[in-house]
Amino acid sequence: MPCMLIDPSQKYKPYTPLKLDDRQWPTKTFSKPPIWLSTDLRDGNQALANPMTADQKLTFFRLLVKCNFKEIEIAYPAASDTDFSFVRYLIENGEIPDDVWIQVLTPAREDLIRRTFEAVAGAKHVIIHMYNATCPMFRNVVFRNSKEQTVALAVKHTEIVRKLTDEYSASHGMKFRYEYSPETFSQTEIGFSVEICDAVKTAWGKASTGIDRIIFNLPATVEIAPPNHYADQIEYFCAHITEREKIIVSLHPHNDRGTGIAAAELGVLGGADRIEGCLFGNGERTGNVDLVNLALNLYTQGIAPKLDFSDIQSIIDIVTQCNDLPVHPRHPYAGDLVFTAFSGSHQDAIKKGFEEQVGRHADNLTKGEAQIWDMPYLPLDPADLGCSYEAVIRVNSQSGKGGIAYLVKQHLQLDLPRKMQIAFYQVIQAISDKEAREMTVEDITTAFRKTYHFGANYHGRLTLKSFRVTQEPSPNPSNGVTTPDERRRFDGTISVDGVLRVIRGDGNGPISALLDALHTHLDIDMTLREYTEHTIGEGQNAKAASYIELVATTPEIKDTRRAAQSWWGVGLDSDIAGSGLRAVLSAVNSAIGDRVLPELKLNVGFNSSTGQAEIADAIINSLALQLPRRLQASFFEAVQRAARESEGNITYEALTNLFQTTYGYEIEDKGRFYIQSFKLEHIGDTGRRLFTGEMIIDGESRKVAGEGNGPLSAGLAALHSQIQGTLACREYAEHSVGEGADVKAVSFVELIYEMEGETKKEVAWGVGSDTDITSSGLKAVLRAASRIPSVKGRA
Ligand SMILES: CC(=O)SCCNC(=O)CCNC(=O)[C@H](O)C(C)(C)COP(=O)(O)OP(=O)(O)OC[C@H]1O[C@@H](n2cnc3c(N)ncnc32)[C@H](O)[C@@H]1OP(=O)(O)O
Ligand SMILES: CC(C)C(=O)C(=O)O
Repeated sequence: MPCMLIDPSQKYKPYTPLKLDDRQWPTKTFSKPPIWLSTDLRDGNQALANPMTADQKLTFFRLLVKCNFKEIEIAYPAASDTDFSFVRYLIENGEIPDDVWIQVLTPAREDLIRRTFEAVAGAKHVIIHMYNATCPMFRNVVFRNSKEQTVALAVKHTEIVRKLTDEYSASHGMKFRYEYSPETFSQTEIGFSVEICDAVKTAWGKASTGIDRIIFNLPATVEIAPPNHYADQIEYFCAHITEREKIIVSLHPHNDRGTGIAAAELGVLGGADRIEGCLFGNGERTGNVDLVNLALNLYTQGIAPKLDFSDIQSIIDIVTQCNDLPVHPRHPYAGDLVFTAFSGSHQDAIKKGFEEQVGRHADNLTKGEAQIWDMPYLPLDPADLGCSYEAVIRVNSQSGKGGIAYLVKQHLQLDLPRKMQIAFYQVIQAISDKEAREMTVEDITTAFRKTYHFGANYHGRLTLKSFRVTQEPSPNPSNGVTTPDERRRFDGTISVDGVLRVIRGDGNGPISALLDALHTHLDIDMTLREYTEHTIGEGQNAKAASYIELVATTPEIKDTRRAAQSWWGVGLDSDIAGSGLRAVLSAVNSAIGDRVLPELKLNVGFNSSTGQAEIADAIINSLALQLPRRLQASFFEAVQRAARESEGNITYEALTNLFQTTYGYEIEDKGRFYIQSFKLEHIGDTGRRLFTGEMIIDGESRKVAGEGNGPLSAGLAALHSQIQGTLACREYAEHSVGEGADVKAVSFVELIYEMEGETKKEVAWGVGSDTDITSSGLKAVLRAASRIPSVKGRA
C-alpha cells in the first residue's frame, strides 16, 4: 500500500534558490495598495466543477463593480459560447462602467485570439491577456518547444494581438492595453522570463508610461517554493527587465503551499504593482490568492485598500451562491468564527479590552485624536465589515466568567461585580458541562433571569409591589425634642407567594430597613455582605442597577466575610432605592428556596395613628379600595375590637373578611334594605330627579318612589317612605376599580340617622359597587342604612 516515504528526497526535488545578492524587499514596508484585478470570472470560474451560468456571472460581475474593482477579468471568451455570450451581454447592455477595464484571456493561438477580439468588439476599455507556458517542463513535455520556439510563439501572437488592437481601435474606437503572462513563471529560469518578456515588449511595440504600460503578469501557476523565493524572483525581474517604467509588474499567486498571501505580499515588497486573485481564494486546486484577505491585511495596517468589503456577509452570500463553494468558518476576516472567542482567557481579555477602549476613545474624542482600534485577539473591528459584536464571545465549557459577564452586559446591560461574575459563571459551567454543548446568548440570559428572578416572567416568591422609605424621627431623650437622624423606615407592599402583604422595618438605610421588615414579618434573617450599583442609560430613561450579596445572619459568625454560603441578587429600577430593594428580594428569593414562610399577621394597635394607616394599606392591597379618611378610622376601630381576642394579631385574610362583612361590600347577604329594580327620571326642568322602583324592606317587597336633588337623595327619599326617622348623607366618596372591560365603580357612603322625637343620632358607613356609578351609590346608601339597627320600617 502506498504511503509517505521515509526519505522523500528520493521522490521530490527541492526548489533551486535564486542567488540574489543585496536583496531589498526584506526591509521594505507597505505604503499604498496595489492595482487589483479580480479573475473570479475567469481563473475562479474555470476551476469550478460546474462553471457559473450567465446569470451567476452577471451577479458576480455586478458585485465586483460594487466592491470597487477597476480591472476585472471577465472570461476566456474562446473557451465556450457561455463565456463569449457573457462578454457580449455586458458590452451590449451597458453593464461595464466607464472607469472599469474588462480583461479577457486567450492562448497564443490565432483562431482563438481572433475569436477573443470578436467577443470584446465595441467595449470601451479592454485588456487583452495572452499567455503561453515558459518553464522547462512545459517546453519539453507540453509544447515540445525549444526556448527559441517558445519566444517565437509569444512574439508571433503578440504581433497578431497588436495588429488586431490597431484594427479594432480604428473600427470601434476602442482603447486597448496588453497583458502577457509567461505561464509557470515561478518554475521558469528567471533569466528566460526576462528574455521572453523583453521580446514580447518589443513585439507589442507601443509600451509607454502611465496608462500605456504593458502588463507583465508573473504567475506562481503552481506554488513550488516558499514566498521569499517568489519575492526574490519578482525583485530580480523588476531589476532586469528593460524600460521598467513602461511596465506594470503583476502577480498571480496560487496557493499550493498555503502561502499565497505571503507570496503576494512579499512580491509587492519585491517591486510588483498589481495583484490578480479571487474573492475568498477560489481558483485552480488550492485556489488563487484571496483578494479579500490581502485587502483587509492592508486595511488593518491603516492603509486604505480601495476595495470595499463593508457588508462582508452579503458578499459571502453572493460568492458562495455563484461558486457553490462554502467559505470556511476559520477563513481570515470572513469565516463565521473569526471574530469569535470561546476560551475563557481570550474572552476575559476581550471584555477588558472593550472596557478600556471605550474610555480611551472617549479621551481621544475630547482631545481630537484618532480613535485607534487596539484590542486583544481582535485585529479588526467586526463592525467595519458590517458584522455585529454578537458573535465575538460565545460560551461553552472552555469559557470563563469574563466572557459570560460580557454577554450579560451586552444583552441585559448589567455590569456584574466580579464576585457575582464568579457566582454566575458556576451556574453556566454546571449547565454547559451537563448538556455538553455551546451556551447560546438566550441560554445565558434565561439562566441569569431564572437564577436571579430577574424580569417579568421570572419573578420569585417575593416581589416588591410598592414602597415608601421615610426618614425616621428619633426622640432626643435629654430634652424630649424630636430630631431627624440617619435612620430609615421601610413601608412597603410585597407579594408573598401571590398574596399582597404590607410590611415595615427600620434600619440605617432602605436596604437594612427592608431586611429588618423581612425578619420581623417573615422570619427571613439575612445580612448584607456586598452592594454595588451603576446607572444604565442617560437622561429621563436612565435606570439604576443594583447588585447585592446576602448571607444568613448567624449569631456565631459576626464577620459576614466568613460565611461560607451567600446569595446574589440584582435589581433594576428607575429609582436607586427601588433597585437596591429589588436586589435584596432577588437574593432572598434564592436564599429561601421552597422554605415555608410563616403566615403574615398584622399587629394592630401598637400605635394608634400608624396602625390605622397600615390597615388602610392592607385594604388597598387586598381589595384595591382607597378608604375615605373617616372610614379608615371607623374600620380601624372595628379591627381593634376584632383583634382584641388574639392579642392584637389578625391575619390579612381575616382583616379583608372583616371589612367586607362590616360594610356589606360584595358579599352574598344583601342586608335589610336593598333595591330590586329602579328607574330615575328628571322632573321637568327643575333639575330634580324622581326615583321609582321596588325595594326589599326587611324581607318584604315594596313599590317605592321618592324625589331629590340627585339620584342618591331621590333614592333616600324613596327609602324614607318605608322607614321611621330621617337618614341623611354625611359623606360620599367614589372611585373606580379595575381597568378596561372589568372597570367598576365603588361608592362609600356615611349616613346619619335621627329617630323621630329623639336627639340621639347614629352613623354608619356602607360600601357598594356596580358597573353603573348610580347603582353603586344607591347600594352603598342602602348598605349603610341596613347597618343602623334602630332604623325601623313603617308598617
Ligand atoms: C494556468 C491557466 O489557468 S491557463 C488557462 C487555462 N484555462 C483553460 O484552459 C480554460 C479554457 N480552455 C478551453 O476551453 C480549451 O482548452 C480551449 C478552447 C482554449 C482549447 O481547446 P482545445 O483546442 O481542445 O485544446 P486543449 O484544451 O486540449 O488544449 C491543449 C492544446 O493547447 C496548447 N496550448 C496550451 N496552452 C497554450 C497556450 N497558452 N498557447 C497556445 N497553445 C496552448 C497545448 O499545447 C495543446 O496543444 P496540442 O493540442 O497541439 O497538443
Ligand atoms: C494564465 C495564467 C496567468 C494563469 O492563470 C496561471 O498561470 O495560473
